[in-house]
Amino acid sequence: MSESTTIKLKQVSVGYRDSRGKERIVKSGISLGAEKGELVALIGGNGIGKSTLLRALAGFQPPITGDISVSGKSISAYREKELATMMSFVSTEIIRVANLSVFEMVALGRFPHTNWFGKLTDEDRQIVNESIRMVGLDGYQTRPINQISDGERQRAMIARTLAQDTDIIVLDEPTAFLDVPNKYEIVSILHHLAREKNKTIIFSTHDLNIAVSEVDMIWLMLQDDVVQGAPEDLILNGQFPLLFQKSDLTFDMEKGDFRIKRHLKHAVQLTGKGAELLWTQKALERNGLEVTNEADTNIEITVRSEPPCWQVQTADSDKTFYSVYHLCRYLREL
Ligand SMILES: Nc1ncnc2c1ncn2[C@@H]1O[C@H](COP(=O)(O)OP(=O)(O)OP(=O)(O)O)[C@@H](O)[C@H]1O
Repeated sequence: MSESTTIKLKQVSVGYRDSRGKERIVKSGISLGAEKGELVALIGGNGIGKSTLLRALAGFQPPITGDISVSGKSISAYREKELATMMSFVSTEIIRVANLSVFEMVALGRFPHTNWFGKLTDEDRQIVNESIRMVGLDGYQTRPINQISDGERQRAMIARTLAQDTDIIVLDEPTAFLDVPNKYEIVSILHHLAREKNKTIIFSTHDLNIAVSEVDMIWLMLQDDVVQGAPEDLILNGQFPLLFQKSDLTFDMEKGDFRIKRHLKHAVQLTGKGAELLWTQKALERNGLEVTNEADTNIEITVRSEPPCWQVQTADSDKTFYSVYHLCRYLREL
């Protein structure tokens, strides 16, 4: 980690204290960093400590040991309002304050910059409207926050952090509860903000495919370790697949996707090209068939296009199917 590292965590442990002050450490030995202009995804299984770490990072709960610093200064040394001009936080809790409009909710982000009475200047109003526009909510200014969709509310929450105008934005599961296009849209907004506005953005997520394709760095929380790197580094060095170690999932290094471990019954030889070949292979594997290039299989499948059809040759039959569905039904009977 270079000297310019915006955020630095050094041998941090995070956790909770019970009512008698007894510590319960959730995760320890966390040493991570992030630079300006980077989009970082925090990834790890349920209950591993992502929200706990993000709350510590945002200054809401002190780390139990170790140090978290922002721009070279420990966050414990910042005054609350000073930290709020540097770092904003979006939690998973859905804010549905009745009677608060989108404009008023986004305007709350201006609080570290306003005077004692919190009165907005013309410039503040301009920043709030610009933030709303940037997340694609122009025209929603007067809509009550409890009468818009989860995806729109998530955008409004991001607009609030934009209005807060901090160099660092921390978000806890901003893509939870959203449909797939909205998940991509939100991450693409974050990506754009990191690049164009030179912000450091850290968000936790369970959307692994999106994270792998969109972020500069992954902070990976494993059972026994916390590591960081470009998604591709963590995939190539075998750390990313450790996420699925104790599950029925496996990570396909070649295709970069996840699949359920299956007991494969037969080997088949498959020939064809393009998208038809790729999707036929996925269907065959789902049905317990291992696709191989070995010539000594008893089943040969040829994918043809125009019209798409699938020819299946075995020792005693030669059949053609016109959909993957009918092909699979036949193969399951073999
Ligand atoms: N306020 C709290 N007091 C005590 N323990 C807590 C508190 N909040 C969370 N925990 C515990 O800390 C551990 C980590 O929880 P955390 O919410 O940080 O996990 P997470 O990685 O964000 O999980 P998920 O992916 O399920 O949201 C869990 O065992 C949880 O039960």
